[in-house]
Amino acid sequence: MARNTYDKDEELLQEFNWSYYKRLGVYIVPYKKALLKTLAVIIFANIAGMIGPYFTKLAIDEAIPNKDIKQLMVLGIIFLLSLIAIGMSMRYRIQSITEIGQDVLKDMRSSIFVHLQKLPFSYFDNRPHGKILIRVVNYINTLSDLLSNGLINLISDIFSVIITLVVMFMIDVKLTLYSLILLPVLFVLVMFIKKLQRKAYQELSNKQSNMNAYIHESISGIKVTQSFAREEESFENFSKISNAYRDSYMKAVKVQFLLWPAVQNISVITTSLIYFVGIRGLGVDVSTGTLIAFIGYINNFWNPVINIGNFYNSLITATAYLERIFETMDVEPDIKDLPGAIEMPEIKGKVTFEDVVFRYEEGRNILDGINFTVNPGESIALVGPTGAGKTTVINLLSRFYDVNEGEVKVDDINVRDVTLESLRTQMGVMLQDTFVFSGTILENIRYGKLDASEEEVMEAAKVVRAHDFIKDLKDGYHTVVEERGSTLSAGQRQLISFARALLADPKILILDEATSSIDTKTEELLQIGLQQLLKGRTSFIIAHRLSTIKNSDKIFYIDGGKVAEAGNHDALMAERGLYHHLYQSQYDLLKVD
Ligand SMILES: Nc1ncnc2c1ncn2[C@@H]1O[C@H](COP(=O)(O)OP(=O)(O)OP(=O)(O)O)[C@@H](O)[C@H]1O
Repeated sequence: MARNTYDKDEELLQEFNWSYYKRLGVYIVPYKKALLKTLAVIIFANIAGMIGPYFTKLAIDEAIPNKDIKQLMVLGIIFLLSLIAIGMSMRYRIQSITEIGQDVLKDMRSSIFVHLQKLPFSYFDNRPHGKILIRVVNYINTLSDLLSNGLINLISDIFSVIITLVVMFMIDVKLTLYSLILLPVLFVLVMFIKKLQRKAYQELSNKQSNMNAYIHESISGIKVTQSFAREEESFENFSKISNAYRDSYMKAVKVQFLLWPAVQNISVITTSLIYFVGIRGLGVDVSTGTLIAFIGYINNFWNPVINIGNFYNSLITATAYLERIFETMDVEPDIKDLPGAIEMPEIKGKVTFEDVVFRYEEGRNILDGINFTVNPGESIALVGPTGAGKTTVINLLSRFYDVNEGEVKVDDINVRDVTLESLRTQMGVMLQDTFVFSGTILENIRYGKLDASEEEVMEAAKVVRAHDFIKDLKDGYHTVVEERGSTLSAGQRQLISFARALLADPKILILDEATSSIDTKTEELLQIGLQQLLKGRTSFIIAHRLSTIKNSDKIFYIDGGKVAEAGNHDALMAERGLYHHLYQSQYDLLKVD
């Protein structure tokens, strides 16, 4: 799939089809009981709504000419009671519909969130995260109107139209037919507007998504923006995107509001027509009371028709968002358990790469025949020039991507033959930029083993030498840290991740060592922590510190998509090959040891 950026509209990968609404229906089904109850109340209110015009007719045609005060009083009281009943039903209806709508949205949001958590890295690699975010939050929210008001109102309006039509036909067939004369005009208009509107809202959703992506990216990169004093350029970009959003919004609204006045006009013209027909008596012979009642029913008829028109509007609008939501839900996690995948037995720690070939994109192999075997408990340092594929090797090991050719085996079992969960729970992956979640330090360490007691957390922190700095913090283990851990130093974040990994007790440990330079004291601390963590585990470390490299059992020098050199530090130095050269040029300069 083509990669997307904040200034590029996303292409829709699948054409719209009506089955989207069927799928939306699946989310509504669990609430059908509440929906039916509400519907019953609505039908009751609709029937009560029929009383008004009919009683007006009785009053004008019978009670008033006969001067029957008693009948007039009875009519008045029943009419009043019907109004109270309608008011109470309305209140119930609004509350229950809102509740059902919000529940459906909550379920959809959960579905898309759960699905996102299963998607492969490649999905997140290929688009700005802001564009993913907007689907879970904003796009789902736009359905709120459709679900809360639209759906139930639609059912109630359809009932309303049918009941009104039946009553109208019962009163006078010809007059009813006159009332419907302009309905085909409305139909043609709706079809015409639909096309324009759908396109306009697709564009709007794209511009919204672009803006969200840019804001998200700007906040993530704020430190770079400020340190290069690029605030103005940033704002200019934002203005462009924001203007595009505004323009597309105006376009969409203009199209959307074509329908409403059209229906209003048709309704007014119809009313005039009925007056005209009634007064002129064009083939109809009705009393004044009937005529006035009829005008009341015409309102009863056209109001729901206007509402149905509006519903149709929001349906078309929602379509533009629904297709995006379902598109995301339809992305198949390409890294998933194969049929018949077995549970990975307890890992001992042997790792084998056999003729592994891997590419992120067609035509460019990143790994091109990697072979190695690592024995249980060995520590491996992966080194090599930037972009050589070190991270790629460790991504394949925990099956974040699948190999294109060859095999990756753990304890002689192909990683594709076991369930992802059983494989990954036995592996610890620590990325270069240690992610710290917002919450306390305790919670962050506990992420490695959710049921760990406070004592266990402290024990792990002590082993990896994180305890000393944590206990000196204001609230110790209960100190609250922000997302990404911006209030902690790089070394402290790394120590927390060591404690987290130790608690998880993985048999194979994968570590992308932080590149940021740290002082010698922290360096020493990290080394002690790391050595504790590595005990009894197979480990792969993308090593940036000479101390780590020297302490490892074997060094793999990755270059040209292959393991170009393998051996320990002394052996590789004696070879005076690529590693020796890298050591001379880089590590001498850094003087980290
Ligand atoms: N998600 C991706 N999609 C496409 N290409 C990628 C992706 N990730 C990495 N690459 C490419 O794959 C190659 C290997 O990247 P990798 O991150 O494995 O290198 P590395 O050896 O870990 O580099 P460094 O030492 O700089 O971290 C690079 O050329 C990179 O451009």
